[in-house]
Amino acid sequence: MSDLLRQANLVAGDWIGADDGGVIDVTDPASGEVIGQVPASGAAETRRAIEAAHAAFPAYAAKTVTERAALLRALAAEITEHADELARILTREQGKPLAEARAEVLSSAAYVQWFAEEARRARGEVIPSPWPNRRLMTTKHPVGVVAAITPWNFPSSMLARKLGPALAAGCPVVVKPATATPYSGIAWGVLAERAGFPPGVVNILTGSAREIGGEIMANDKVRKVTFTGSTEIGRQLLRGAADTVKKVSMELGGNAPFIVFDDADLDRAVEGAMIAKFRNAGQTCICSNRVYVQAGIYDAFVERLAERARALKVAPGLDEGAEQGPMVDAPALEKISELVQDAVDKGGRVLAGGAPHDRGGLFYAPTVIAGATPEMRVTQEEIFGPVAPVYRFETEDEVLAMANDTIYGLAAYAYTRDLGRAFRLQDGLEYGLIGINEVLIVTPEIPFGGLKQSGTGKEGGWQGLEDYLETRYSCIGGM
Ligand SMILES: NC(=O)c1ccc[n+]([C@@H]2O[C@H](COP(=O)([O-])OP(=O)(O)OC[C@H]3O[C@@H](n4cnc5c(N)ncnc54)[C@H](O)[C@@H]3O)[C@@H](O)[C@H]2O)c1
Ligand SMILES: O=C[C@H](O)CS(=O)(=O)O
Repeated sequence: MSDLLRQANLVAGDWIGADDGGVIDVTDPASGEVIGQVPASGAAETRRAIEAAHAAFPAYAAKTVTERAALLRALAAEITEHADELARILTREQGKPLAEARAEVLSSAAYVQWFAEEARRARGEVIPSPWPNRRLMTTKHPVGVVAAITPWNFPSSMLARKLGPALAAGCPVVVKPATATPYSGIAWGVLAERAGFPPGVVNILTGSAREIGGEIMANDKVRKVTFTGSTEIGRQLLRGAADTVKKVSMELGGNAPFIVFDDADLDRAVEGAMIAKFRNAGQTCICSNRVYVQAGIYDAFVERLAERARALKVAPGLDEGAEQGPMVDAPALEKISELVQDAVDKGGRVLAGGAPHDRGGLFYAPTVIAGATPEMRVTQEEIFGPVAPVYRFETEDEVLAMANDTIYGLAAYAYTRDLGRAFRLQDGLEYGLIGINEVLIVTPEIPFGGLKQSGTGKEGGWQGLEDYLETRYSCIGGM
């Protein structure tokens, strides 16, 4: 077994089990096999982790930006050096194809490298004084102990987008990875130690989300919570943060429209739809959830999309050439089946898939449904699975109104060769991330984050570091 596959939590520089010895099974969603156990830690272990982070904060914050940047570069190097091992761990616990897992791990290293560089750009300012003999200035300071709670669908890169800026800013971190995919986060603890981060700066806890989360939200020593997950849980944490006025970053659910106009490059649009829909078996926050196709190109598009969906290789992620893995667990598979049945009951026509895959287990067949309508559950609910409902539209105004008719505002995509329309969509689509003729649009250089009920805060870009810093103003007189 890989040394990175630890069955322990990292608290104050020690690898520990749960105080009561409790453990949680971790299963491989492709086979249902138990691949290991992790501690079922709770409030007491969480309190110790927060105390350790709090104790480590002054010395870590006192490190120079070049010292912190060097530690982050060392961590990025460790991740890159162990990319294959980390990818296999990720695929075993989450199920995605190995190629996608490796891409996620390398993206994680890129985010850490980005924030190693950003660490040296946290600048205050001198403000021109309206009064004589006074100097007005701002300075930047780390917010303090950060709690990071991450989802199961990208267990490595979602952590990178939190650990990177937090450690760059000078903040120690208490991490709670998703219960279904704990090993990627634990492996980060091993690599952070090897990179040289002092004890207590990086703490990794697994166990009851409610117990660990409860301590995190109630403990005043935690000054910021950065959460990636569902909008429902995000709402709960936002309410909890109010009691101790914590800073928050919320990366929440999505419901991305994917719009194809008559003038689009059809090949490019079909290719983009395949990636935007079926990456990670549709289990990404920025997956296209609703596919809107203009009437003139509708029949050609749905046929081409269905043909491509039927051809996808559905297999365990470690299999050579696997293109779509399993759903993460049985409830997820159940929900997908319910959403498809609802669409069919409301008049949808299944052109590809439409049922669990012949492989059985947690595999669902890549699905394309024509004749989708606003009354279907898939229109307002985050599908989070390999199902593409395709809606027909006539005009630009009509599709813009439909595209924006959701509580979410994370990602949106459109295919058109009309430049004026592209600018109108850039202004008209109420989404934090917009791809025009492109779907692979995420990189460390950009501010990733949603509008409306898809969250608050940005991860990546120069904005990413700001969320972990506080600005203090000083006025110096008597000169
Ligand atoms: N916006 C983004 O960047 C982004 C990225 C990835 C996933 N997501 C969203 O995440 C969701 C899928 O991930 P998920 O199923 O892990 O989401 P989830 O909300 O069920 O869980 C997310 C994390 O929160 C923890 N959690 C659950 N209840 C908690 C509580 N009461 N207190 C503290 N922690 C708690 C879970 O254990 C997990 O670690 C989807 O909605 C997806 O859109 C968003
Ligand atoms: O699930 C959400 C992730 O943010 C997808 S991506 O890594 O940004 O493409």
